[in-house]
Amino acid sequence: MSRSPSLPERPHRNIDPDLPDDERVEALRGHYAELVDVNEQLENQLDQTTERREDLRERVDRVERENETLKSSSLYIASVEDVVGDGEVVVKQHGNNQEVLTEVSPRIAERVEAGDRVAVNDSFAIQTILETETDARAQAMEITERPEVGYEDIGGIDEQVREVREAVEQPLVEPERFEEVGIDPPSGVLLHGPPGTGKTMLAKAVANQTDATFIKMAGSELVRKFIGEGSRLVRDLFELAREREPAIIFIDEIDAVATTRTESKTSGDAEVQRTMMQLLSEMDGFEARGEIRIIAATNRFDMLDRAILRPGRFDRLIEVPEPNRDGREQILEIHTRGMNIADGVDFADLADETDGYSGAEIESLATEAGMFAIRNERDEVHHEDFVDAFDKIEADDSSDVISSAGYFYQ
Ligand SMILES: Nc1ncnc2c1ncn2[C@@H]1O[C@H](COP(=O)(O)OP(=O)(O)OP(=O)(O)O)[C@@H](O)[C@H]1O
Repeated sequence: MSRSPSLPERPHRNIDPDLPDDERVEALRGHYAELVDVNEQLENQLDQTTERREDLRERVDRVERENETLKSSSLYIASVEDVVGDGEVVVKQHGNNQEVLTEVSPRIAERVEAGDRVAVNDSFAIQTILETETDARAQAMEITERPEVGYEDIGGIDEQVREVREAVEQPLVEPERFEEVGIDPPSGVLLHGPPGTGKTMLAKAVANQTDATFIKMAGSELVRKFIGEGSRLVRDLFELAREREPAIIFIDEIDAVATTRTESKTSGDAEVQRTMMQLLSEMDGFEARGEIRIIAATNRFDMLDRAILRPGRFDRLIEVPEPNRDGREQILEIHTRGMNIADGVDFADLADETDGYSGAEIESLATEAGMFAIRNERDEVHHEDFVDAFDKIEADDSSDVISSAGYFYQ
């Protein structure tokens, strides 16, 4: 980087006050001329600096634009097969195994080694070197040895709890009963319903009940940024479950990988298809009576590709609806179990008022009521705190149309 030009020396001249007038005037003129000269130099320097600042600003803009493009466009995952030299490498794209000889930008050329996982753009230029695979796997999956949720923590969906226990818990705990009768238990269970109704809780509660490892992966993670990564993650997911048997695989937002096929043939769609095919083939090759159960969840049931609902795949559908009045009362009781609730709190009345609320929304109502009690410097939560909490939630909701319960669910 070039340095800023150094400042011109400040003219400095002592003028003897005893000099005759005409000599003093001459000396002062000379000094003035020097000052004008320095002023000119300073003005030049100011111009140069302004120009340089403009240059730098343009560079910053350019880098920011590049950065944005990098962030917004999908990149493909590839492995570096060979570093040929002269800034050239051979990469093999994941997914289709296409091998390409490509250039590496000087910015990262020195760091690229054979075996690296890299992200390449449409023209196969390496954009970045990726972290090791285990990190990507750890980022995409949530693993809990034994989740802390129990069936007693779930309110208002007793029938769904019963069905899940029958379809997921029983085959794990009493596989011999299925053998005796001579049937295979359901392959996969699909929970569908509006957001925040307890689908994830249900899956966790079964894992807790059966002492199984709970492995959660969000469908959106499978189709995120790096093309070629989704099917590999699906393979990893099942491999991990095999290592940790007994295990419950929970795929949230399954719609992200299993939406109805569209006509468009973009690389992104093809990638989602590949990921879904991988998921189906893992499920097809699965031992139905084994120690691994698969649960998926969606709140976009209408969009699902029916291929995933065929026998041997997600063949047990369980709808988890919004809680009814009694359900809401039960959920209120569950979420206030640990709270210091005053005698006058009328849960039945609150259940009447909260028509259309999901379990998650009832949980926030209880928390918000607790906040009102604290604000009023009480350690007991009164009925009026719940009413204030309800008014606040309603007011917040009316200013936020998208957040209205079940907006995406048809
Ligand atoms: N039926 C319920 N009983 C008790 N609490 C509930 C119930 N449903 C939801 N909750 C509360 O809401 C939170 C979120 O619920 P959960 O994650 O299970 O919903 P979900 O149906 O999986 O939602 P999403 O579709 O948005 O993933 C839970 O941690 C719990 O506190």
